[in-house]
Amino acid sequence: MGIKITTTGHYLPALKVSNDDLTQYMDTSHEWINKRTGISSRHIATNENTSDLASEAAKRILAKSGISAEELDFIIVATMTPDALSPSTACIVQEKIGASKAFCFDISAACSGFVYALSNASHLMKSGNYDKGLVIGAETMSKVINWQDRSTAVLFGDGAGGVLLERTDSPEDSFLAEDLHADGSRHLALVADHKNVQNPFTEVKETQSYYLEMDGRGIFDFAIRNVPETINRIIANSTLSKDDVAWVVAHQANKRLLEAISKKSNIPFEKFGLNIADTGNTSAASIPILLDQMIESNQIQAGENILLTGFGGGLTWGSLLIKL
Ligand SMILES: O=C(O)C1CCN(c2ccc(-c3cc(CO)ccc3Cl)cn2)CC1
Repeated sequence: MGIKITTTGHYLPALKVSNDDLTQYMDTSHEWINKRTGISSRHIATNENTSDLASEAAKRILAKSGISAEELDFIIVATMTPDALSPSTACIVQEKIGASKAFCFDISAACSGFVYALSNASHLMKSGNYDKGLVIGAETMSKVINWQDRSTAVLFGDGAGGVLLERTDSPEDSFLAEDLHADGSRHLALVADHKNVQNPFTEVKETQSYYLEMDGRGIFDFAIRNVPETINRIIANSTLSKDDVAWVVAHQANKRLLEAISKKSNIPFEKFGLNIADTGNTSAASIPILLDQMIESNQIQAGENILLTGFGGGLTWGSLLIKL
């Protein structure tokens, strides 16, 4: 009885904001943004929160799969921009889609969140206790960005994507290998919505910055070093060779970075899925959005070996080798 990724889906908010649109709000240019990042536009939520984006992606996955929400055993949402500290965004999604049987929780691993969540879901399924589960990556990065800070405001976008896991009668399994890591010693490299303890018993502290703060150079250099390592390690720990990997579906943080990772990992750039031009960096949502777009456009074919790799705040990074 194999655990298969049977269905994918994604959702992007209707509003598309181009680089030129941003020049109305900050001192930047399409040329600077596009040359340095590969981004041309991004989708920005105006009247939807993370749970709304996640629910729309979930509804699209269920509609494609033909299974009903009531059949779901669990819902996991990977996000660094939850609607609230409590309840989890996954619980709000449960209510919005009517998955009354599902247990629900969020995973916080920034841009590695979807890979962390999908790994955890595969082990839940391998326990034998569950037959159907949704894993969603969803972000409203636009609510944690400082729109006065052009160094970060131009990089991020909003969106959601996900997959349905099902136990099938075939012995074939979608999960071939995994490789997950974190380096908490560098947790300050990317911080969003940090909250100090403040109560009648604490001395008054200066007001905290709510906005996303990022050591861009530091994260960029970390990714160039650590992502090729996880790609090489996961392939070495599998029965596959690099030639057996049909596609690399990597976190869409920066096009120049992906070109550098392609060179260092000796995997042709043609094998790297790429949609950052139209989405920007959607953190935990980037991998499932791209995965669904590549399947829907028939770039990815059934039976191919796909390498998913995420990296970002925490610092966290990790890869999964899957067969669809
Ligand atoms: O001046 C330039 O060229 C700038 C230099 C800084 N840049 C960066 C820096 C870091 C990231 C990034 C972010 C995350 C969080 O999801 C994860 C992984 C990465 Cl590598 C993306 N862009 C943009 C171009």
